Amino acid sequence: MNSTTAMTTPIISSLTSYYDNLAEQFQVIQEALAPLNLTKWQIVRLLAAQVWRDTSPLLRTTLLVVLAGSLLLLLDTYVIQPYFLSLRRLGVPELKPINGRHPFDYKPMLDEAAKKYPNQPWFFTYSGFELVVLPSAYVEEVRRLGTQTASLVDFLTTVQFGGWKLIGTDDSSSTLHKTASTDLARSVGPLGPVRQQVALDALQAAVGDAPQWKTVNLFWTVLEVVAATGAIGLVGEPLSRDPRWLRAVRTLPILVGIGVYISCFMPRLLRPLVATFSYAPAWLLHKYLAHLLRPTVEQALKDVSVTRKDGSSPEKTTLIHLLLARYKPGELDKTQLIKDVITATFESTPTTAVSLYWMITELVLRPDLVEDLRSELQSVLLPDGTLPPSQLTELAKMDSFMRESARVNTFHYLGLNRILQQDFQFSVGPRLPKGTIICVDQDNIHNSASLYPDPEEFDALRFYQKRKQRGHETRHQYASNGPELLTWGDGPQVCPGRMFATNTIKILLAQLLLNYDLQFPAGTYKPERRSFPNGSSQPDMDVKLMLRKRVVEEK
Ligand code: HEM
Repeated sequence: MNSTTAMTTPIISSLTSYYDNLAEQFQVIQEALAPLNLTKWQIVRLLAAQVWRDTSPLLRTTLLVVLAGSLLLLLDTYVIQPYFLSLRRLGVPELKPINGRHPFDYKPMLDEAAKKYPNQPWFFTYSGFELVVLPSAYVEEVRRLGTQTASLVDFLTTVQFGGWKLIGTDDSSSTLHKTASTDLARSVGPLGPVRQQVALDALQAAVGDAPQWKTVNLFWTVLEVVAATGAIGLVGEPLSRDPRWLRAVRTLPILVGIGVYISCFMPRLLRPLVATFSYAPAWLLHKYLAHLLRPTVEQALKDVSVTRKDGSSPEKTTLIHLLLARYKPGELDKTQLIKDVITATFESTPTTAVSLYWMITELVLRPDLVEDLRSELQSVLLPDGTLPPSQLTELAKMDSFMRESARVNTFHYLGLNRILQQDFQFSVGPRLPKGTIICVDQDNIHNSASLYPDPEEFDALRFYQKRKQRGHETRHQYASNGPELLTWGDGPQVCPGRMFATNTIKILLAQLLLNYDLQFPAGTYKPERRSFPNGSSQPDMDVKLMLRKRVVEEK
């Protein structure tokens, strides 16, 4: 007898004996009351009344609450939601994830919608929320919308974080956005040499010496090196080398992911209650990160108050210092600063790691490309073997490969997620009420044959060739945003960290290619793309990668 059978047998036998007992009582009552000529239904009611009288008040209250709650849930699911709240009442058509496919794999549903409703918004239900999807052709209309009309942060708070204001900027958001997209982007050049060293150290720590092939877990290794290489630019030393900080940074997205998973299976009415518990570990970790960050922030506040004799301040380029220099008078608040730094850290770590994860899986399959990228790297290295302290735009082939990887391994199937802050009329479909969740079919943009000839083909130098056209020299870069590739979102709420992320990935790819040979264990192929409940890319966390330290012969 296996352990499951051993566990279920006592449960089944106790249920059977309970049923036998009840049936026996029912029969006794039936016989006793036979002269009264009662119907079966009347006997059941008598029996129920007897059971009710014998039940303790606490159990009675519990039963009533459970019964009322279940009725309310049924009413909400089958009457209130579909007939009074659903977008169906506005005539927006609904699609369901395709049968037989994983419920979070929205690709087949998006392909069906592209044929069925190419010029009409439609909706699908995810986690009790209805998401209106605008077809790819309407991307221009969505990307233009500002935060006052359609908010990304409201979407993240409501849909992604179960109502917790964990992550995400609020009214003072513009400071983090401005700082990350300008000052932090500019800092990547001067920070380059130290970030290269940190990246190399992080790889060494994660992989070890590896004179022979060494097998590591691809996802966790990538997450580890991305967290370390990002931290030096976001919080600076010594915190960026503190194992407690790095561990907490790596764990936060995992805990948020658990919160998303648990709450997405709950009915709409229960979600706020369940979210209170399911996101609680992430909230606690957020508090812990704030606790670890506080001394660094306090030190930075002291640093900025130091003025040298010549009137200048000490040169500091971490995000903390850059934010301090940007806050408007009266805006500087330690809590806000801590929140902004954790937001940037959270937004940057899993996104950068997952993007790099896919790039590595593409590289491992293409030894010729690896050699091509190595030659390009050799051509820009300084005499001491380091990369130049620049934005690394010199690495045009690598940049093209990164953009193609982002196109093919799309991070999100659905882009430009927003919640309408006021009633809004697009050029198609009905007027949508305030509070409607909207997004764009991003997958069919990334796979559009008119934008990308042979879209199913991985053409690493696709964008490198495009940039050779006159007038296109500075376009089609990995960090470029625009409606033809929504890796970074677009419009006024576009990702402000794209230059920083691009630089992090280039540094890490360079260190990997220059210092290691890469291969998959025998029999491993490119991992399948899996999806989070919101349709964003969830890497296969079991995939292994083999690395071996390269021995480069001196010429
Ligand atoms: C490869 C890495 C990254 C990817 C793929 C990525 C992608 C995105 C996307 C798609 C959005 C939504 C934009 C929209 O809907 O228009 C976004 C928002 C954002 N990203 Fe990134 N991002 C990356 C790295 C970073 C980094 C390194 C930072 C910070 C240094 C950052 C900070 C933010 C912030 C602050 C927001 C706005 C959301 C909020 O305020 O909470 N991201 N990102």
